[in-house]
Amino acid sequence: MLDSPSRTDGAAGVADQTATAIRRLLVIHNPVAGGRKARRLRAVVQRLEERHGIQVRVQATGGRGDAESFARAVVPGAVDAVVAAGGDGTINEVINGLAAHAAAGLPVPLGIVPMGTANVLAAELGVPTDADGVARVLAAGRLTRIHPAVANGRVFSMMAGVGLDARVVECVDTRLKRRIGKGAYVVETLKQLALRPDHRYRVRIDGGPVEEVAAVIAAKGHFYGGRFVCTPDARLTDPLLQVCLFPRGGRWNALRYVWGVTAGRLHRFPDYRVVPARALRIEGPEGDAVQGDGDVAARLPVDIALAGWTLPVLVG
Ligand SMILES: Nc1ncnc2c1ncn2[C@@H]1O[C@H](COP(=O)(O)OP(=O)(O)OP(=O)(O)O)[C@@H](O)[C@H]1O
Repeated sequence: MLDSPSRTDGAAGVADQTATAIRRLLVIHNPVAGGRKARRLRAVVQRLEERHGIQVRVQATGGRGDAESFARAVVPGAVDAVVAAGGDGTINEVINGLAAHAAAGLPVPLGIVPMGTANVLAAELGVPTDADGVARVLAAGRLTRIHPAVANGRVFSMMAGVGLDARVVECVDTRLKRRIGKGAYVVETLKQLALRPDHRYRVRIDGGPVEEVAAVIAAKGHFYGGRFVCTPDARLTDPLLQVCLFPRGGRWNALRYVWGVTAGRLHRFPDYRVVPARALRIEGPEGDAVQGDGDVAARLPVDIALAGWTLPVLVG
């Protein structure tokens, strides 16, 4: 199915590309993602069919879990790629569905039509957001292999986190998000800073000593929460996690860390560290949320490790 490798370097984490011929695509579309950008998807499909002669089938989701089931139900070889049209939540579901095929040694490539609020994975891969650009990337068939990771069996491609960011993801008002987009996360962060229970977490990285921290982010990609950078060395294509440790507790330190992330100053904090890892375990208040790619992916305690397979993704 995949042709021989040719190396090119593109956006962060995008190297070691191969190419495949694209003739048939299944598009899994979340019609409510990103405030209903259906017109963009129609434009992409029209270009794929008319300009590139590609056969496209669009399957719309009816609710949570559909994107994952649709992707899992695909017969490897029946389509050249499965395209996730939605936000990072929809893409994550599709990746979880495609995981079954990749783990069985029959990987089905992933394509992306970014239609969400933040589109972090698309930014990491350098996938454009305009219809012309998206169609061009999907039709070109250039693939890069990403190394996802798993949190208690749930796959994530970009990051998993415990602490303030997981609570924000868990509690964000989804109706407000539909109305004002990213601002809903700012509102929820302020709420959590005001209410915040000062939980502590115990982290063990690659079987090393246990460290006590206020928050953890285990990153596969270098972008975080949009275009912020907590782990400059993280690469989707590396079989490695970069784990950020935020040791100090209390509201003042939480605010300091939020400022550090948003102002790009984290690297200047003497108490903040990034540790390369293949696996980690986080313990803390049982049932505390673990966010993965911007949705609640697991509950504490959590074991996070690299997946034992790679996923080909259509990139620019
Ligand atoms: N037809 C549907 N109706 C309602 N919710 C749906 C439907 N299909 C999927 N969902 C759910 O919508 C949620 C949000 O989807 P997604 O993350 O793709 O979009 P978003 O929230 O707009 O973008 P982002 O993740 O970038 O913020 C997902 O948790 C998904 O399970």
